[in-house]
Amino acid sequence: MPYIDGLSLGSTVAAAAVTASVWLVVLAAYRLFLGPLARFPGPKLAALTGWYETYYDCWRRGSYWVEVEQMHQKYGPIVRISPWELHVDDPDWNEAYKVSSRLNKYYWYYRFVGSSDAAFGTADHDVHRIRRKAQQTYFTLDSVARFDNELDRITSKLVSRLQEFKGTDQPANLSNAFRCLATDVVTEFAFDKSYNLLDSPDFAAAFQRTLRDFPEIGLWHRHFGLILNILDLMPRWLTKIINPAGIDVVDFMTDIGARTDRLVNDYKKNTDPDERSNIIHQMLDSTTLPAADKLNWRLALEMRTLVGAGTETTGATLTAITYHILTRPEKVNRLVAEITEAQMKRQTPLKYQELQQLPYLNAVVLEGLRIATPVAGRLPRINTREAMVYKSFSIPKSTPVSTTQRLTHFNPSIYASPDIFLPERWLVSPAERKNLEKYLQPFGRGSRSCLGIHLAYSEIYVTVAKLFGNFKLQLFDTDFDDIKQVHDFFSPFPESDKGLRVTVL
Ligand code: HEM
Repeated sequence: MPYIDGLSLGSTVAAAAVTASVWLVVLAAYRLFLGPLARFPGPKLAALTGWYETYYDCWRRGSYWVEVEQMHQKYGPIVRISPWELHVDDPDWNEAYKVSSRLNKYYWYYRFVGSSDAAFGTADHDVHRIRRKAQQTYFTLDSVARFDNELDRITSKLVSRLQEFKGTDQPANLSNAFRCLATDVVTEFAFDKSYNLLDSPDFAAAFQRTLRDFPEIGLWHRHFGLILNILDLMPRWLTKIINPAGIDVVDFMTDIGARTDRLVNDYKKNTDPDERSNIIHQMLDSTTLPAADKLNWRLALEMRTLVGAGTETTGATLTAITYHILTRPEKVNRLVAEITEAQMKRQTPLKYQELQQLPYLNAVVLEGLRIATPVAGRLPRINTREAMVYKSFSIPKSTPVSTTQRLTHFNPSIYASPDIFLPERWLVSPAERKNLEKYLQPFGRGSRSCLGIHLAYSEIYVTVAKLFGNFKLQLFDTDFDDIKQVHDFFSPFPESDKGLRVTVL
């Protein structure tokens, strides 16, 4: 029987197969030999197909970073890691982060957060500037200093929770405790209401475990799309059946929406600008943020992103610092002696600004940020206006180019014996120290760098000081494998989810 204008089904299929094959051959030839990225070094398979990256990201669970490291070892400082993207491993190359270049983020890569309408996930440079500006005055050093008392209250709660473990054989899971603390801090700071996760008897263990699944789901969403949208639409009852532990996370996210609505209503009732004690009001006050960006759903998206940005990062840093210090008794002694001496001179709790002045603590924090490198993901940027240059290579405009902080933080020519936690490396002459600081970039670079940097630093200093100033801790059934990066789910994740556990002596 004729199928299409006289052609049989068999010949239609054959014609389609020939067309597809020709198209694939042309595409392969373009990607490998003819396209503008063909001259960049790298494995041919990665240049040929995006499935190469998908395989490592999805099936090998966020392990493309290991491949990318190996590509650099084999092919040099600039490599083509996919048909579309280049990656640079050169600590001195900053072109992709120059503020004046007005670069975009790479939409495809960042869609893993499912929030391209929040400042963090916004691809376009100009739109991002407006969204960030509406928030940034809320995150200044002064603003964080005004938060001192709240920070003291929340960190003291961690201390009193850990007192419960003192002298018992029961281990405390500090990985979970730190993430509870970070969530309580960021929610209190940003929307004037702490979620009090530190009150949870087991430091919200099930909640934290479920929360840790999301970045991995995000990776699948990056590659296949729709996944986060489907989860978003899933009714609560269905989530309850599929993943009962997930319900707490759903409720948490829903509550952030409800909290946003409440704050928007308060704003409408109260027009006194001195009463602004949360970031929602700050954004509503903005004269540059367009009306569409002041809608409740978008403000809630910013809130959820803040919680996401401020929790895992700070939690991972505190976990790394505590683990590494506890494996070296001489470092514990030195840190405790410095904190105790400073505290004895003061009747009230030491504040962030004072703690920053303690040389060893300061070195511990910097080294902790280096070795934790709490943002594991590469940070791709796109210059749509002109070509970027790397040495003899001209990078065609609109090409995504990324770098990975970990490669710089573990570069042995900058940080000798990079795998060793060595706060002492920071206690050197001012000139040497300046050089080390120049390459320490845990908070990112350029116009997209971390908005919460002062809040993060204050949390880390105050928590470490209180932890080691108040307790003698001992690692419990925890070794380096329990904290070391195996997966790049944008945040670094270890293989196991056991976490850092300690007994409180
Ligand atoms: C140790 C703790 C932290 C580290 C290492 C860290 C690191 C980073 C990095 C590297 C970026 C840039 C990511 C990119 O280029 O795609 C970033 C962005 C961001 N971080 Fe943090 N962060 C930390 C804590 C926080 C905290 C406590 C908050 C506060 C709520 C926060 C809020 C943000 C926001 C809003 C952005 C997006 C900024 C923008 O796009 O304009 N971060 N962070």
